[in-house]
Amino acid sequence: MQPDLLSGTPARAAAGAAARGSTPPSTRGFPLVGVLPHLLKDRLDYLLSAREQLGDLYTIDLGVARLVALNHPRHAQHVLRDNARNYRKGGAIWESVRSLIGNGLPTSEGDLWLRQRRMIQPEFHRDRLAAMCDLMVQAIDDGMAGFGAAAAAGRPVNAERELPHITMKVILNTMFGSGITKEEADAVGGSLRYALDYMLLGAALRALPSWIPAPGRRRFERSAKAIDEHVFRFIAQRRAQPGRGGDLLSILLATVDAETGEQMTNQQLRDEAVSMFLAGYETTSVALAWALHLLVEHPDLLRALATEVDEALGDRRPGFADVPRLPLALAVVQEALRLYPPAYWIPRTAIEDDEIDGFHIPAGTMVGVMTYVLHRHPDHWEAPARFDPGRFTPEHARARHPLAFIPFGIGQRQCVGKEFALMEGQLILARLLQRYRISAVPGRTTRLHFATTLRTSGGVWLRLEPRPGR
Ligand code: HEM
Repeated sequence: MQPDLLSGTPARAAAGAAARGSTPPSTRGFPLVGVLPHLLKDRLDYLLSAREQLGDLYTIDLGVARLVALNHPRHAQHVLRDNARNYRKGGAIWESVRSLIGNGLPTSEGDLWLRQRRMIQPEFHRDRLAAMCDLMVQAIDDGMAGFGAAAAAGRPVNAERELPHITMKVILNTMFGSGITKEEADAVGGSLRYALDYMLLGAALRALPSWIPAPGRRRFERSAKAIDEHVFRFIAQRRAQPGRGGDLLSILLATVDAETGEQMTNQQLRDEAVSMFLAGYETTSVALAWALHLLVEHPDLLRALATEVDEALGDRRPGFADVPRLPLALAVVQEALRLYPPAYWIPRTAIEDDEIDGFHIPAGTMVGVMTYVLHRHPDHWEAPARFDPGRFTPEHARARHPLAFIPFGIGQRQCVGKEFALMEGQLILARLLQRYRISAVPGRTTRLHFATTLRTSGGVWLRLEPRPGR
C-alpha cells in the first residue's frame, strides 16, 4: 500500500497538463518535519511513490523547507541546460557545501567559475586520461591491499569500506602526485568522509544560530581544519618543487589564465584541491560498491564480466588501449549509476520567476532534479528496478531520451571527471576480477541509505577467492 501523499489535488489531474501559472501539487507532511519521517522510513522509494501519485513535478514538504521535485528528463533539459542561467547553486545545501570547499569548481559561479573551468577541464581530456591511466592502475593496485589481506585470510570483506582506500589513492596520485604518504592519505580520507557526511545535516542546521551546540558541528569544524592543514602542506611542497610532476596540482600552480594573465592564489588552489577530493572520491567508491553488490546478486553477469576481462587482459596490467575492450565493465558501471546514482538529486535555486510544465516557480524556490527517480521513470525505462547492463548498448542508448540517464549531471556544470570516473570504474572491476573469484556472503543484506551520497546500510560483503597464479 502506498502512503497517501496528496494534499487534496487529484493525482492524475496534477500529473497531466497543469493550468498555466498553477501551484504544483504537494506531499502532505507533519507539522515542522513535513515528510521527513516518511523519507527516513521508506527512503527513496517514498519519492518513487510520490511521483506516481502526484505526477512528474510536485512539491516535497520538508517541514522547515520546501523543494520542488523535478522528475522528468525535460525538466533536466530546462533547469540544467536551456534556462540554466535562472537556476543557481544557492540555498542551504550549497551553502553547506561551500563551507567546506569555498569557491571550488562545484560551488563557484559566474566569471570565477568560467575561469577555473577553462583551466581545469583540459586536464580531463582524452590525452591527459591516457597519460594518467598508468598512475591510476598503480594506485588501484596499491589501494587494493585490504581486499588482498581479506582474501589471503579467507575472511569476507566489506567492499564499501575498502573501495574508498582505492579511490582516494587514485585521486591523490593522479591529481596531486604520488609523494603523499599512506598515513596522510588515510588522515585526509577520514576527515573528508566525516565532512561529507555532515553536508546534509549541516544544511538542515544552518537555520540555527551558531552559538547553539548543534550535533556534529564541532567535529565538522575539526575535520575541515585537519583537511586544510594537509592540503596547504601539499601546496607548499609543490610550490617548493616547481615543475616536479605532471599532476593537476603542479599544472594549476603553473597555469596562467590566457585572458586575465592571473595565477591561482593558495586559497583558490586549496578550494580546488578539496573540491576534487570531495567530488571525486566518495562518488566513485559508492558507485563501485553498488556495482559489486549488483554483480554478486547476478552471478551469470559476474561470470560474463570475468570472461570479458580474461579475454581482454589475461593476467597482464591493463593500459589505456584496453579500456574500450571492456564494454561490459563500462555497462555494469553505468547500470549501477542508473540504479544508484551517487548524486541522487541535483539542487538549484530559481533566481527569477519561471514556469515549468505550466506550474509557477517563484523566484527563490529550491528545485531538485531527482536523478534517482528520473533514472527509474517508467516512461523511459522498461522494468526500471531490474539490473540489466544490456540497456547500455549503443543501440539502446540511441533509442531513449538523451537525458534519461544523467548521473554526472548535464549542461555547463556537468561533471568534469565523468570520463575519469568511468575509466576508473572499469579498471577497478577488471583488476579485482583478474585476481579474485568473487561471490556474495550469505545472510548479509544490503539496503539503501541516503546520506550526502547514496550509500548502503549493512555494507557490501564479498567473499574473495584468490585465482591461482594471479
Ligand atoms: C561516479 C563518480 C562521479 C559522479 C556520480 C559525479 C557526479 C557529478 C555531478 C552530478 C555533478 C554535477 C553537479 C551539479 O550540476 O550540481 C558533478 C560535478 C563535478 N564533478 Fe563529479 N562525479 C563523479 C566523479 C568525479 C571525479 C572522479 C571528479 C574529479 C576527479 C569529479 C569532479 C567534479 C567537479 C570538479 C564538478 C563540478 C563541475 C562544475 O561545476 O563545473 N567528479 N559530478
